[in-house]
Amino acid sequence: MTTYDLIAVGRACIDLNAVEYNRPMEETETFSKYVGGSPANIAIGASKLGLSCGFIGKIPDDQHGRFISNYMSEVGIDTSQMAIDKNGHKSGLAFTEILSPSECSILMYRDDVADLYLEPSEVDEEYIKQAKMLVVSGTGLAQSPSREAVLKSVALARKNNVKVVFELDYRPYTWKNAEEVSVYYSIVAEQSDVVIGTRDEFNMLENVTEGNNDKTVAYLFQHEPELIVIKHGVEGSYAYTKEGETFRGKAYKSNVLKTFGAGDSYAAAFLYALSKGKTIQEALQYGSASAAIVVSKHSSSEAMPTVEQIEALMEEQSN
Ligand SMILES: Nc1ncnc2c1ncn2[C@@H]1O[C@H](COP(=O)(O)OP(=O)(O)OP(=O)(O)O)[C@@H](O)[C@H]1O
Ligand SMILES: O=C(O)C[C@@H](O)[C@H](O)C(=O)CO
Repeated sequence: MTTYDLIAVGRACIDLNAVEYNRPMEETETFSKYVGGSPANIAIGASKLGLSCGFIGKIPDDQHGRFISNYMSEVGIDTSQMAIDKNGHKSGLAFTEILSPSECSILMYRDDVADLYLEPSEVDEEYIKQAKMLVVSGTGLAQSPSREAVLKSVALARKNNVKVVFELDYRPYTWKNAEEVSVYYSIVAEQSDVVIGTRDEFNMLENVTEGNNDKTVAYLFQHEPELIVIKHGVEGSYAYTKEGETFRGKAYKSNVLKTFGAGDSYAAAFLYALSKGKTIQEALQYGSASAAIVVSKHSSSEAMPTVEQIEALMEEQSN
């Protein structure tokens, strides 16, 4: 019996977003606290859209850890499989700088973070069995023991016919070198049913500087993937199926406040639409509309839209 539409595995952390935006971080004195971390954002977005969601991760045994777990529970995510770190590891912190609507950066504090200490023994087959899809984020593969925990979750999902969705989520600071990224990304991408990433992230997977979508899909369709989504920022995104179809998702117009959060909100709504039996073309529109809403707001997680807000934007910009 499936209990969860989606279980995400990986990091749940803290975002500290500049309150005084359109200025350098050096001059920013106030930050607002939100739950962050790409897979947590995706689970939060999907839960707000009405999917039943669970999360596998590790949080610190402190105020930040409790804030993360409480917020995720409040939005309806099952947090029973969020292990509590007992060895003093802390939550990752992401300070965001909003210099202008198109120039944003993230200053990360991720040394020895709790999420990368998730142990394989903390990944439970009985839990994964209850999901329709497992969403794996690339950053969880950056270091052991989280790397082995993520690989175990993928193996258990495959064994139990749970669809594996790999969100490449490449964040340079946790990796040692490009070769290592490519090795682990390839292992997981080849075993996933759906792979989602930006063009640059697929370049990291393939260990090339200038890849192209045709080559990427030709390579991955020799393996498990049935659906590959390649995002190109404001230029939109493409979805490719193993049967040879290509779909294009156009970005929606938005009153952009900042760029980050786009990818996570896109993934949440894209996966929501697929779970509800929408077509791939419609799923691209849900993802793009959701991203257009989140880039117009201050946070990534708290700003995740409802189905009504997404559909209203799709309707408003339908021509
Ligand atoms: N400025 C924007 N205005 C409207 N839509 C946008 C904008 N930027 C991105 N999007 C939408 O979000 C989708 C994903 O964006 P992008 O390719 O930048 O992903 P990403 O790099 O994973 O995002 P993130 O910045 O969160 O890491 C795009 O395909 C597009 O539909
Ligand atoms: O993924 C992170 O660790 C940072 C995020 O929480 C942040 O909100 C973001 O960059 C989303 O894309």
